[in-house]
Formats: sequence, C-alpha cells, structure tokens
Amino acid sequence: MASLFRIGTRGSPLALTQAGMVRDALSAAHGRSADSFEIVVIRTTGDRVQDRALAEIGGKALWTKELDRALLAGEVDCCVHSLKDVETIRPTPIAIAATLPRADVRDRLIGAASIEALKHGAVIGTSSPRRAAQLRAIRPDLSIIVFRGNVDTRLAKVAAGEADATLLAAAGLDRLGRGDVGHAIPVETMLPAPSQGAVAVEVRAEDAAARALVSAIDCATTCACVTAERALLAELGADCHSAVGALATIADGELTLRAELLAEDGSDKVAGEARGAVGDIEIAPGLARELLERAPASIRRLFAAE
Ligand SMILES: NCc1[nH]cc(CCC(=O)O)c1CC(=O)O
Repeated sequence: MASLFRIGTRGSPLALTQAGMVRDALSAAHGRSADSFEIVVIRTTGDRVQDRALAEIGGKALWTKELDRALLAGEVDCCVHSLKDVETIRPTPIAIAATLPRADVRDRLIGAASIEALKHGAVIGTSSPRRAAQLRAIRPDLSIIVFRGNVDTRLAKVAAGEADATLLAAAGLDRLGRGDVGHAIPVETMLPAPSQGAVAVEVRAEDAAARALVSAIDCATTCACVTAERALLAELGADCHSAVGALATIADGELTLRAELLAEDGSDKVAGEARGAVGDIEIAPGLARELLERAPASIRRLFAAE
C-alpha cells in the first residue's frame, strides 16, 4: 500500500499529539516516511460546545459522530481517539484496529498537593461525574463546579481562580509536555475512568488493508485491559452520567479487573474486583453483575441494565 494513508482526528492539541503518535508508530512499524501519512482534522460538535457538561449535551457521541461519518464516507482511512471518550457500543461497520501502549492511568490534582490538603469547602472544577463523586466520597465538604474545555483552558481557569483545584488525566498532561503539572492521585484513592490513558485507532471494519496496516501497532496488553474495562461498562449499561471507575492490570499472565460505582454525590459506593486468565471474556460482565447486585438503590437506578 504505497498511497497516502489519511489519519482522522479532532483538532485539540491533545488529539493532534495523539494523532502524531499514531503516525510515528505506523511509520516506524512499516518503515515508511512520515509524509506518507496525512493527518486530517475533523471538527466535532464537542469542540464547538465548551460551556456545558458533556453529559448534559448529548454524551460521548459528540466527539465521535463526525469522525465516524468521515471514516465511513472514506474521507479518512482511520481515526484516532482517546478511548475513554469513545462509546462502549460502536457502529458495526467500525472496528478498533489498535490500541497504543497505555500511558499513566492516574488522575492528577492541580491546585493542591493532595485531596486531604484541599482547604475546607474548596471549589473543584470538573465535569466528570466519576471525579466529582469520588472526590465527594472522600471530602463531602468540597463543592463541584462545571469545568470544560481542553487541558490548557482548564489549567488557565485554575490559575485565574475560577476554582481552587481541578483533576486531569496524567496521560493527557504528559503527552502535552505538562508532566510537571499537578500531583498524581494513587489509583487506590481514585480509580481511573475505564480506558483512561489509552489511545485507540479505528478503521472501517471491511477495510482489510487499513486493518492490517494499523494492527501492526497494537499493544496486546493494553488491548486486553481496555477490552475488559469496556465490557464491564457495556454490561452495566453505563453512560457518561454514571460515576464508574475501572482498571484492569495484567501480572503473571493473570488479569485483575477492579471497579467501583458511586452515587452522584459520593454518598454511596460499591467496589469489587475479579481475576482470571487474560482473554477470559466472562470476568468483566460477571463483576458488573456482582456490583449491581450489591449496589444500594441510589446507585443501581443510575444504570440502564436495571
Ligand atoms: N474527557 C477528556 C479527555 N479524554 C482523554 C483525556 C486524557 C487522555 C487519556 O485519558 O487518555 C482527557 C482529558 C482528561 O480527562 O484530563
């Protein structure tokens, strides 16, 4: 395949960085020059609407819809996404062909050295139901305000005093060269969003050539972990309103999946974990059902599966 390979992406600085990572990985894997790949920026509804919480205005499809359309129309050969922003159930003609090696999965707190160090009643800017609920489970005195916009916008809002602190994914900060910003929160304190830190490349399912080209850069370990985390979400019937943390890790050939569901205000929480062989597809839905069974009504009512 000697022709130009077009890589679709959103236009935010983080999205462009991630698309560049995919281009560099493809060019290295196939010994092709970087200019045999073209990065094509596609504007999404999510990029235009910056002032309301994602959950309020239509959910994750705001980011994917226009990229899906461009992919299916043949305007691009693949699309690069932060996997945590991609809906659990994808249109059948679209397939994930690769996930890059996962970055730091943790959240970082910007504005204080730790959650305990936040002053009483501190105002935290976030639009993530998970981060809001996890914070309030630990510190019910905190108030949460809606924060959107790209990483730099959010950092600028904290610097300007619009909030005392915010939380951002370490992966995004690191990729933007802001590894020095904020303090990492241990996953034992804040379980990350399912797929946090993972970049995925989607292709048209029927495009065998694109699939073969892109699959060369797939990280099998990352793929196994995010597949389990996304299978948990699918079984839960979770959407972007649900406060769900999930993290799969692999050690000695065994996969451990940890997950937690929280009430919106953090007043209730149910957590658990499951272990099994890598590729055992029953672990994740099994854990999802167990958590829903154990969950109080305040949590269970937030999930479509019930
Ligand atoms: N929802 C926005 C989003 N999507 C992916 C990342 C960071 C990169 C990643 O998690 O892979 C971010 C920013 C953030 O949550 O701080």
